[in-house]
Amino acid sequence: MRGLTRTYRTGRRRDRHVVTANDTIDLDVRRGEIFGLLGPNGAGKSTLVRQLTGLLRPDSGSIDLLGHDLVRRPDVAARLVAYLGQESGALDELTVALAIETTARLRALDAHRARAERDAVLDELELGPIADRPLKKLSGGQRRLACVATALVGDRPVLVLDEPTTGMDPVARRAVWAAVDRRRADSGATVLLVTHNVIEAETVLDRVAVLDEGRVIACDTPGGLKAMVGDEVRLDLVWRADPPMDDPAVGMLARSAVRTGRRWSTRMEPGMARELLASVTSGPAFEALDDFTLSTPSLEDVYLALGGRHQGLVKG
Ligand SMILES: Nc1ncnc2c1ncn2[C@@H]1O[C@H](COP(=O)(O)OP(=O)(O)OP(=O)(O)O)[C@@H](O)[C@H]1O
Repeated sequence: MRGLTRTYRTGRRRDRHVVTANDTIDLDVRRGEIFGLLGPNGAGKSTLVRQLTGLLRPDSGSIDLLGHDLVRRPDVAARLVAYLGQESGALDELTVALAIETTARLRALDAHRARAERDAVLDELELGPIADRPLKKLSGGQRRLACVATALVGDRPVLVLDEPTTGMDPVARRAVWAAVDRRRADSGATVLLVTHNVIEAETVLDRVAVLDEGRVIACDTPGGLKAMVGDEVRLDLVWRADPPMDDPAVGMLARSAVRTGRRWSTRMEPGMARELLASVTSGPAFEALDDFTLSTPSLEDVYLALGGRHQGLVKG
């Protein structure tokens, strides 16, 4: 995509204002790669993927999808892209098995193949036990998994998945990532993934673009992005009780840490981190400490180091 710009107009008359959701975005996603879009709420990720699925028209710019001009022919996306949006909507009344089979039929599979693919994906995602239940009567995570299953049938060359694993337990998440990876390995599918889960993103993505306020602020492999943060490490302390602020190490950390509930997170150079951790764990502060970790930077640190507005990428 080149120069992709999309605005929304909201409000009426005097209150009317324009939100620039995507601002001259240039990105190349290679065939067969698992490409991630990462960014805080409202960064413009869903707006971007909805244009790539032909559901939303850009104000300006171009999109080339496997050689097709998607701005001129948005209908082409319906044949090439399997899109998993944030909501299940239209499928809610159907049972899991029927939702999958119907999607397969809509993707032009004959009845026999649609049933075979349905059974294979039910098995692959371990959905057998809930196959006969309507989507609307499932838990959030189960419903999401069923929707992923519908996205996977029909062998589409491009999968666009908007936060596919939201609400899922770890077993279901692993099954999803394994299934996505299999599509890429077996049929060379290209996968575009919107995610807030930085830990998952690091393990599954080939490359990732970080979006902030409608713009791409970085694009590289997860390793390449992390190298941008330099050799800083991250020190996380989780307190079970109020930490002793008169402890010099605690006082120093208190000034620089990002606090999330009982967790304090700080990035610093490795020698300093080791020293502070040794001091905190050998002094009186240790009694108040529940857990501590010293780790290499995550993609979340990358985002913060790049100057993103928000405190983190993970949804609250
Ligand atoms: N239909 C709409 N009408 C008006 N403004 C919109 C509309 N959809 C999105 N926006 C605005 O456009 C911006 C980008 O929204 P978008 O949904 O693309 O972000 P996102 O990165 O997908 O966010 P999230 O992580 O919360 O899903 C936000 O400021 C949002 O409020």
